[in-house]
Amino acid sequence: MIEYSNVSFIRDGRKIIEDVSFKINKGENWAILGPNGSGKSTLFSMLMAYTIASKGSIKAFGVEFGKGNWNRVKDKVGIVSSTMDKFNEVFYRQSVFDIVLSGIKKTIGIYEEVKDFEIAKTREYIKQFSLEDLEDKNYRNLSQGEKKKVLIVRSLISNPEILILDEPCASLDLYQKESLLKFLQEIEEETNIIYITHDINEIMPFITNIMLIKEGRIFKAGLKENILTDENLSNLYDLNVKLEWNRGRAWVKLS
Ligand SMILES: Nc1ncnc2c1ncn2[C@@H]1O[C@H](COP(=O)(O)OP(=O)(O)OP(=O)(O)O)[C@@H](O)[C@H]1O
Repeated sequence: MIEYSNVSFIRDGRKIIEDVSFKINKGENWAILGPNGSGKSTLFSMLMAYTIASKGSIKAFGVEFGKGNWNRVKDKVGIVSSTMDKFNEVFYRQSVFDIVLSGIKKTIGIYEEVKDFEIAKTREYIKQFSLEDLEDKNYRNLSQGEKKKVLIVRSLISNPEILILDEPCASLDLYQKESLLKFLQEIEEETNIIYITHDINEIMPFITNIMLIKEGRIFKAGLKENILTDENLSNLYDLNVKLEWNRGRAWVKLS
């Protein structure tokens, strides 16, 4: 589905991403871990063409960046990240229903005539993902967790083949975080997920693969059971860590 080959991103002489190669196949859900500033968001923002690689090639859904119509790729990728916060001013004026509906149009806000089938599809998604109690509410009045859910459903309505979630649980309290994680476990069959996080305990059972990024390079990548080990995480963070597994999730202890 997605293949990066020897991708680098260099700014002001600094190698932010260096010679990164990997493949993401259909049916895989990836969690991306790495210290602050290691390049996680930059690496995946290339799929939306928010960042353009300085070297190497990126292929997705049969299109090579720079050689084919990348809009076809963007149509297949959904993203929910704090970069969307810049649209808050527009979202704040809208109801949850309209925000989900705008996901069909792939616009921030609704500027075109809305068709009956689009209203029906929005109703279906609101119902399927249990947002009925929120649908008439103004976005500005939602909790942080509810806002994230609404933006995720807004992305899902365009049937993305890949959904990038960049630290979706940041700043959520324990209840909201667990509620969002349960929600993600429920939606994971709808799409393939790329989940960028700092919290190892957010790596839910549906995550199949892990990529560890350090200083702009892939430190380790592969199946979750092979990568999420005490040794790899200790080396990634330069700390002695020990993982404890509970209900299919790993919890970190310092040792
Ligand atoms: N367009 C750009 N121009 C210059 N520097 C950039 C650009 N994009 C990213 N960077 C820098 O690249 C580094 C990696 O940033 P990035 O946001 O990808 O890291 P991250 O691993 O997602 O970090 P965090 O976990 O803290 O969110 C940072 O030092 C950032 O300032």
